[in-house]
Amino acid sequence: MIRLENVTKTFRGARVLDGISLEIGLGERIALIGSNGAGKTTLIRCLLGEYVHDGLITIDGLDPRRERARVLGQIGFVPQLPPPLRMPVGRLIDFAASLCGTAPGRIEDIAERLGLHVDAIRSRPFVRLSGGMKQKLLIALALGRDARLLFMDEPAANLDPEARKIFFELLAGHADHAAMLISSHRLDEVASLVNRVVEMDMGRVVLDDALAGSVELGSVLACRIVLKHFEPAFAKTLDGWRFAADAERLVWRGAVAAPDRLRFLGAVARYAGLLSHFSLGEH
Ligand SMILES: Nc1ncnc2c1ncn2[C@@H]1O[C@H](COP(=O)(O)OP(=O)(O)OP(=O)(O)O)[C@@H](O)[C@H]1O
Repeated sequence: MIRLENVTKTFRGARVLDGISLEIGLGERIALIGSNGAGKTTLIRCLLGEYVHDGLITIDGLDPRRERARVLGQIGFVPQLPPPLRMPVGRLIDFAASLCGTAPGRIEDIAERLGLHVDAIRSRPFVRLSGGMKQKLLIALALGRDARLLFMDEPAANLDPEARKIFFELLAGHADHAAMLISSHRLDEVASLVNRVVEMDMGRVVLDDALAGSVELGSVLACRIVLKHFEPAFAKTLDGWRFAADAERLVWRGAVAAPDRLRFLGAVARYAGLLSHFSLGEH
């Protein structure tokens, strides 16, 4: 579906992509990881047809530079940095919907599911939304259409756990009939979302591996935690994950989206000394 052969990109003599060859098929969910400046965003921008480069890129046999409109018609893209658009939210949704042949209502439904109430912000310029609101709207614009390819640059970074859970469910709805490329600095942020990891360093692919034991995107794990004593900071963390406690605030129960489990375990690990019981598993 996506094919890169020996793709090289230089900016003013500096080689930013250095002979990248990759094949990506339908149903693949790839974590594109690597440190700052490794070339992840540049690679995605090449796939979007934004840069001239050496080597070959085809998406379903099409060259993204020469047949840009057709290629972009298949791609849902969530950028790392929200564009500084002054357009009011309502007009932006209508505009994006008409460009990619979808119904504005479909985009709005997804935004609502993520907890963004479009009616309340319809006339507000996009640029005036909070970071999390922008992220939710950009995700709704990318997922509210029939995209066969989803490119996402740190897509869930600004979302609260509840919105992340919905986001994973939405991705699950696209998993079988799309290929996804999810870029991140940290593998633990995206590990449970993907079934393949591609790591870049200084413009090269240094690791390309299938991930065993990848979880169902839409599944949810039940968690029960018993504390030795009450600790306000930990209670605040668990409140943030929408956990409920008993009257003494010692026994906590909640649900964790399976793709979020590493992130959750990371948050809990800081308080490991407080735990007298911890269980996390399928309902
Ligand atoms: N338009 C540009 N002009 C000049 N240099 C650029 C341009 N875009 C990116 N670069 C350079 O290319 C290198 C790779 O940048 P890129 O944004 O692709 O990395 P990245 O892996 O996405 O990093 P990050 O995780 O920090 O977003 C960096 O050294 C960057 O300075």
